[in-house]
Amino acid sequence: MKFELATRNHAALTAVVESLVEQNIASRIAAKDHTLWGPAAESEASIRLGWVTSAQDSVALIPEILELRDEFRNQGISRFVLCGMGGSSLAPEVITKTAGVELVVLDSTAPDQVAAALTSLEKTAVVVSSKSGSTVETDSQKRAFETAFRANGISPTDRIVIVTDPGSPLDQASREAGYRVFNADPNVGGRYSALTAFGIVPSGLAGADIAGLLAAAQQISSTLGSDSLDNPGLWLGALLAKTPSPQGFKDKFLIETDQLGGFGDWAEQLVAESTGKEQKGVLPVVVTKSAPELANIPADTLSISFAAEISGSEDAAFEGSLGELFLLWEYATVIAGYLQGINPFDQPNVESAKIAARALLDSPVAAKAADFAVEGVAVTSYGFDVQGDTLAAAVQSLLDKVGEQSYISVHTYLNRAEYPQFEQLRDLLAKVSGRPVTFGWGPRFLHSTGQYHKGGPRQGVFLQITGEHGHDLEIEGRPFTFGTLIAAQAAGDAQVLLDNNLPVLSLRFSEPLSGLEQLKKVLG
Ligand SMILES: O=P(O)(O)OC[C@H]1O[C@](O)(CO)[C@@H](O)[C@@H]1O
Repeated sequence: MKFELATRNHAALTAVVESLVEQNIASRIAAKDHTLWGPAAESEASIRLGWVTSAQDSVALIPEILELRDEFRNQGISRFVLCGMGGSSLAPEVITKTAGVELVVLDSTAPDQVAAALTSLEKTAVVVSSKSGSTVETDSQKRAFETAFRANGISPTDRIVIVTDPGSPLDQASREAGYRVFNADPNVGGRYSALTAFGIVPSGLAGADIAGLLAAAQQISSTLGSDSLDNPGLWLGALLAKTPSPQGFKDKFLIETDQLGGFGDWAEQLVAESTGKEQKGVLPVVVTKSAPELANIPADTLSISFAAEISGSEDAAFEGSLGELFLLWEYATVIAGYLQGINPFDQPNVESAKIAARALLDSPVAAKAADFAVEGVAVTSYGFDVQGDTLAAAVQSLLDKVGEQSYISVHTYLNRAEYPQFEQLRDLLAKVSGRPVTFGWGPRFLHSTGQYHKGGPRQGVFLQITGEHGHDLEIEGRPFTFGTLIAAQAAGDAQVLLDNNLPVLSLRFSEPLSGLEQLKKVLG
């Protein structure tokens, strides 16, 4: 692994890293010392440090995964779908993208996206991954595949593979129903599970070199566990938590990941969900080389890239193989948590959005009515008033809420495979506002930056986009459809953000692409 730090930060951070070395922080993590994050975090930490040795522990799973992969291949199965959210899907996505093998990742409740995954069933096998075994999105996706397989004369137990913790509700029910089940290490939290069964079962079935991935992580593990100034985990942890800024420390960072597709989204969940709580935390902002923020980095923001060369604008650059980078960021995140006095293993605010969505499913009338509708766009403001009755007025009223330390977050509840153009909004808003902008697909981001938005510093300004879906899809055994579920998730999240005194502008497009064009015109 190579890493470089821009000299202007070096002096400020050396003292922090020296003190981490003196306190033996890296070796204490390597020894799974659960007392490191203070008494309040002890009981959670005592069952959450398994990831330190996942690269070694998971090797035992490889023969069974490869045997199943060959079994599927012999049956002519060549298409693999992964159903799962957050830590259960982001790592397999980056592993398979990096390896250049195909895996359809279904981490959405958008009816069109679910329907698109339910195709080519004769050659499809599905991995359903959920640590808790009770996540509503994953349960709904599993039901959709069961219904579709049955309708096509295929037994779901032949084609669906379950990954879950031992003893979870999903584990018990799946074993009783006759599904193949891989148990993950229960001592590893979802977002730290890249090198456990959650990362390697779907990736291995899809054809990625999982043995090589684990071997690379094993190779760097002694470096990351060493109390040494050469340990990149200490530097990255210190950078995330302690880089000075005029306001105190830099609490946002630009993670520039042109080279490793999907890695930024994985690291985003790890850092945002681990550190964004008690109104503290570090906000990851995933960008590409052309991002406006990189040309003019705001004072409260640092920049990290994976390129080996430092261009002058970055504070740091880290380069390594994917296995190495997974473990590096896991070490760095818990070190950042230690430096900021945060328990990096819980996610206390994620539950609030789930409860609000549930309440809306039980009583749909509770959702807030639109302020006004104009040219196919229904406008709803939460926590501020729109001065006027046009889309331009609505956007301007939201931008008026952006202050010197704000960030903007765009949450788009649409089929991400069908509408990738919506991601252009990130750069456009960054240009217009001069502030860092994050982009998330709903409901996927609820299991990632969602924790930070509600639990971190109250600096967010939110643009929520929803829309009409081509057609709706029933969920067998549930009183709601995918369409009602995704609408409830969006409305529930807006309500929880409002409850935290954060402004949200929600735009519902009756026709997504023409809505996007109107919005781009306004921002232009
Ligand atoms: O694997 P599960 O239990 O379905 O959870 C999925 C995701 O939801 C969260 O628990 C909370 O958002 C994440 O930490 C996790 O990765």
